[in-house]
Amino acid sequence: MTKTQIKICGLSTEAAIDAAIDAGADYIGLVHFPKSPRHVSLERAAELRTYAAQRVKTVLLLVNADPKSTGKAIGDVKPDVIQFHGSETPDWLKLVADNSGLEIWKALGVKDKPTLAKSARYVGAADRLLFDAPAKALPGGTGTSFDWSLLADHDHKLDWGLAGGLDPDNVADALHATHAPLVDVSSGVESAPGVKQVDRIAAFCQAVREFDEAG
Ligand SMILES: O=C(O)c1ccccc1NCC(=O)[C@H](O)[C@H](O)COP(=O)(O)O
Repeated sequence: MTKTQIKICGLSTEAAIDAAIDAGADYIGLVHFPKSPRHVSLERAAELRTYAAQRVKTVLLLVNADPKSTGKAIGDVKPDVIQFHGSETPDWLKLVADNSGLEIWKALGVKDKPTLAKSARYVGAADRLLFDAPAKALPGGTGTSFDWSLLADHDHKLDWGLAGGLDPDNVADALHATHAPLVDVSSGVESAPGVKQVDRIAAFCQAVREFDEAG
C-alpha cells in the first residue's frame, strides 16, 4: 500500500501539533512571515519545534527572506526542512542547502503547463517541489486550488507534493487526479484564518488514509 505523506501547515499551538500527530501527519509547517495570519515569531517557532521534536518533522516556511534572516531562522528554530514560498532562485536554495545541510522544499504557484515545465530548473537545488495555487494577497495559505489535471501527465523530475485549497472533502479527488506522494493543507483544516480545528485535521488525515487503503 502506498502511504501518502501528509503535511499540516500553519500551526501555532501545542494543541494543534498534538492533533496533527494523533491524526498521523508526517510533517507540521510553521510559517515565519509577518504578513500571514499564521505567522509565528522565531522564538515561538523554536518552542513549537522543540515540542514536536522526535514525534513529527518540522518544516519552517520563509518567504523571500534575506541571507541574514534566513541564517538566524535556521539557527534559532533548527527545523528538519526549510520551505521557500517566495521567488527564491535555485542558486539561493543551493547555497542554503550547502550551508545548512537541511532538506529544502520549494513551493511553486501553478498557473499553466509552462509554469510546470519551468519547475525543472530546481533539479539539484531543491529536495522537493510543492505545487500550490498561484499567489493572491499572500503567496500561500490562500485556500484556493489550481487545475489538478495539469499534473496528470507531468513528468516529475523531483520529489513533490500537492497544496492549495485541499480539505477533508476534496483530498481524495485530488489524489485520484494527481497521485501526489504528499498532500499539504492549511486553510482547509481551519475554522478561521490561523485557527486550526482538531476534528478537521483528523478528518483530513482519515480521508487520505482511506484513499491509500482503497489502493
Ligand atoms: O499559510 C500561510 O499563511 C502562508 C503564508 C505565506 C506563505 C506560505 C504560507 N503557507 C504555505 C503552505 O504550505 C500552505 O499549506 C499551502 O500554501 C496551502 O495552503 P491552503 O491553500 O490554505 O491549504
